[in-house]
Amino acid sequence: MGDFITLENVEKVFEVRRKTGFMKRERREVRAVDSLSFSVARGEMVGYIGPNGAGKSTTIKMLTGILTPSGGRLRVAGIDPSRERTRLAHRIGVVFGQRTTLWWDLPLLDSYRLAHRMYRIPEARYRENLERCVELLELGELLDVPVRQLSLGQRMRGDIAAALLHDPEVLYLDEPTIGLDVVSKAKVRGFLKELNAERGTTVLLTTHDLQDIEQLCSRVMVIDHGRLMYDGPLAGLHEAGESERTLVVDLERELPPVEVPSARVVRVEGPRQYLAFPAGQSAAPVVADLAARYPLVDLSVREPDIEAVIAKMYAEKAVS
Ligand SMILES: Nc1ncnc2c1ncn2[C@@H]1O[C@H](COP(=O)(O)OP(=O)(O)OP(=O)(O)O)[C@@H](O)[C@H]1O
Repeated sequence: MGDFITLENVEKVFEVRRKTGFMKRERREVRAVDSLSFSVARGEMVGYIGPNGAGKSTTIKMLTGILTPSGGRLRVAGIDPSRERTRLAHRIGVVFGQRTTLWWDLPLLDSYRLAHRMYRIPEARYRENLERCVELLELGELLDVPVRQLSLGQRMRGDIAAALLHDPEVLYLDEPTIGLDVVSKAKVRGFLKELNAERGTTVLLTTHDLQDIEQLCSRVMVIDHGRLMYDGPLAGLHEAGESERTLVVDLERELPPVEVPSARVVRVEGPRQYLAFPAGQSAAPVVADLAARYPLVDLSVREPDIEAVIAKMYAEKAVS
């Protein structure tokens, strides 16, 4: 087995020029990735998260060979991506949620045929993989539809299939569920789970949706300002960030802030009140206490979003 992806003190520095006046330009360095070290074993499913501009895409681009690191050592399946990009391309799959690799004006199937030829996938293997993707991602009805006519969720499933036809050993996913409805999200997540369980595909997943990580990844890495801030299980991240979930309570009428143990009111909007409680704790006792003492109409629980967890974690680090 062993490590499949390794980074040792990897750096990426961009030089940006900014116009500061007539004929005047200022040169500035942006350290997008800073002394980054981690490794991922074959078959692992890892969440790679962080705020906007943290360096996630830059890392993924270096892992695919699109960008060359400014320093450090990086290997994927024993290959140096920027030196042997084409050889590596046969072993990796990439899906960018915000962009498509499919041919916009052609029916979906034509993009797959092109991938078949481009990657020189043996006929039997291509057919088998296509059949499997079509079945599990429910693409049957869509194969003859031009990509531009597909909905976002359909297009995303189409893109995932395209990335998998050549049997990659590792799949990089950048925001694979962005903008998808609940049903499409569930389909994509279910498929990825199965892919990992059945084929042992290594998955590196970038997302702003905590539920993607919760449902798919046993390990999460948090990056901020190009540096690794956390590497461990998701539950540990909640503890590190002391994140909170929010219980949204609709009462029968406007009341003063409710009082229950282990939760505190953070906002009141007419008959609606928002209660914060630790994310690691069950909502059940808070709900039971409320129901016993107050006239409830409706309840819902909101998960903390990753940005908030990280922001809190970061603020605490800065203070300590
Ligand atoms: N080609 C480039 N030239 C100059 N600066 C760049 C370039 N690409 C990225 N950067 C800068 O590097 C930093 C990291 O960007 P990156 O796109 O990796 O972040 P990210 O974590 O993927 O963010 P997001 O969640 O917004 O996609 C940012 O400050 C960005 O402005």
